[in-house]
Amino acid sequence: MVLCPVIGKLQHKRVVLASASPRRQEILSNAGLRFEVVPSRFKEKLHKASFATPYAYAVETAKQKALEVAGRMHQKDLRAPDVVIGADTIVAVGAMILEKPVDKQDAYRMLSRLNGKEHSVFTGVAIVHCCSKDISGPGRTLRLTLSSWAPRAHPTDGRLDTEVSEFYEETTVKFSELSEELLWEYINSGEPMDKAGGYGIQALGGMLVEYVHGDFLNVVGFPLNHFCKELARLYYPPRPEDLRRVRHDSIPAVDTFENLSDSEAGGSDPGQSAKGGRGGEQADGDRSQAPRALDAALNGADSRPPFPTGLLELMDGFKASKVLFTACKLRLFDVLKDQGPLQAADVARKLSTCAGRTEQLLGVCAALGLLEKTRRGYGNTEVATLHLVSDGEHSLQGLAEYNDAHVWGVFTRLGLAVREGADQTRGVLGAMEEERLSQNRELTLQFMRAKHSLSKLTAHHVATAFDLSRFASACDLGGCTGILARELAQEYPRLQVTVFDLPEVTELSGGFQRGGRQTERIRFVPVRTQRVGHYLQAKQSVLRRN
Ligand SMILES: Cc1cn([C@@H]2O[C@H](COP(=O)(O)OP(=O)(O)OP(=O)(O)O)[C@@H](O)[C@H]2O)c(=O)[nH]c1=O
Repeated sequence: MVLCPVIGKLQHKRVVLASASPRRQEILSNAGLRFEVVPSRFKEKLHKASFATPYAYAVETAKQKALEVAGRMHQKDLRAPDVVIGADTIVAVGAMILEKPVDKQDAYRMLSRLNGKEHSVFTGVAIVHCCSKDISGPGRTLRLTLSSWAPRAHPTDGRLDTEVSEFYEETTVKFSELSEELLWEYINSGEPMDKAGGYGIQALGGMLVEYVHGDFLNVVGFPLNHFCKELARLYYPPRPEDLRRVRHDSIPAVDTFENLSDSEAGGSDPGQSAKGGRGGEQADGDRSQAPRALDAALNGADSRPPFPTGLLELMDGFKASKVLFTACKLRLFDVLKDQGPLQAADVARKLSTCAGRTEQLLGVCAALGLLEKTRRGYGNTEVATLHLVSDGEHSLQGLAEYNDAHVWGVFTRLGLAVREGADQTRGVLGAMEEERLSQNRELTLQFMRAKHSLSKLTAHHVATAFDLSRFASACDLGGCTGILARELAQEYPRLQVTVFDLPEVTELSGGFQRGGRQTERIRFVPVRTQRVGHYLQAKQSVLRRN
């Protein structure tokens, strides 16, 4: 393979593409890769909210797809393929992730969200090397630079070892302003249904797109260029001198893959590179003819540091939190739920706020994925409808209010806490707060609502994280409204659960109960104390007595 020796590195390996996507198959076979197709059975239902970024979700899904196929093939033949490739493409509007639409209405919702705006397309890719005698034979060392290691099992004793390299690529796509008529015509063509975000840029969907920044094939479903760079990184680790020589302006286009030397002319064993850097003496001779900067850059050795996206998000994270808290406090999401979509001026009128500033707030909420902007105005996104509307079943409004009113203040005193060692959390959870809670019923309720809304999301996961079925009793210290207790009682039919908390909390906990048979096995025990330390001691002694 002249154009791309890195693809040639896979030539003598059994490569499996763990994907049913015809686009991925076409992209990879056009690139000269020979592979089998074994679609993954991994259900794309990872909990999106538990990922810090949309691309982390795509990468994990890609990895699970590939590992599922590797595991299944290993079980079936007792021999996994050498390499399994998994990929997952998602469309992200702010923090919201769009996958394939489930029906035409869903496609319409997605396309309306993308209409007239920029969005990101992320494809996560996982390259899984399955450990077999082919790779780790005598005298050969596996020399892969792998970004993660997922120990599985060993082939000789019926287990399977896998090494996973994973990455993602982002492309920005902007849609034109599209009429309803055009959207429906496009939906009725049937094209959106098997495509992330509800469109296919490579076909009719190309007409919706105003511009693309980044790798086009990444949008179609597979970032071929990044994949080749990743293979180069795995099979030709850069030498230190290459790293030093690389220049900022030397990032090559994809056709410079031919500058990579390949002493084996299509050889496939990464172990070969163990001797004499990337292919030994002869290869080095060839390489001296080739521009090393290009070679090194191709291997990801650009001397510029990687863009610190995560760090910048941390720098500005507090602003995003405050925007969210402010919108919740103003009941913006409630207004939009009942009366949206609304133009900015109408929102300002309904909230009695400054029109200009409200428009800015709405814009930032849209950028954060909390609102969506269409020609008809601003409306709640799914995540806002689910979690930010105050009367919703899964509302986190209480948590937002409490964090804004109390926790925010404590964190502004973090520097003081570190310098002086004083316990700044006292103001929220400690003795002072305890006193205030006992004096102020509304404050207690606010605290309980915050804990309740969060626990509703987490309790089931906590209750099922371990198998507690051998226990007859459990207690939740500071169990507040008893959400975890309820979940435990529901999960384990013979479990008796005791919830300890402050008297003013247990007194109000009744207002949060929903009834049901499991309630009979839950008991609330008030514990009076003035200080958190004493409180915990009291709870421990109650525990010991029980
Ligand atoms: C934005 C866009 C996406 N797609 C296709 O959308 C599917 C994403 O879904 P996935 O879950 O990543 O893959 P899949 O098709 O379900 O296959 P699998 O890998 O088996 O999960 C893939 O097909 C992609 O090509 C296009 O064809 N064109 C585009 O412009």
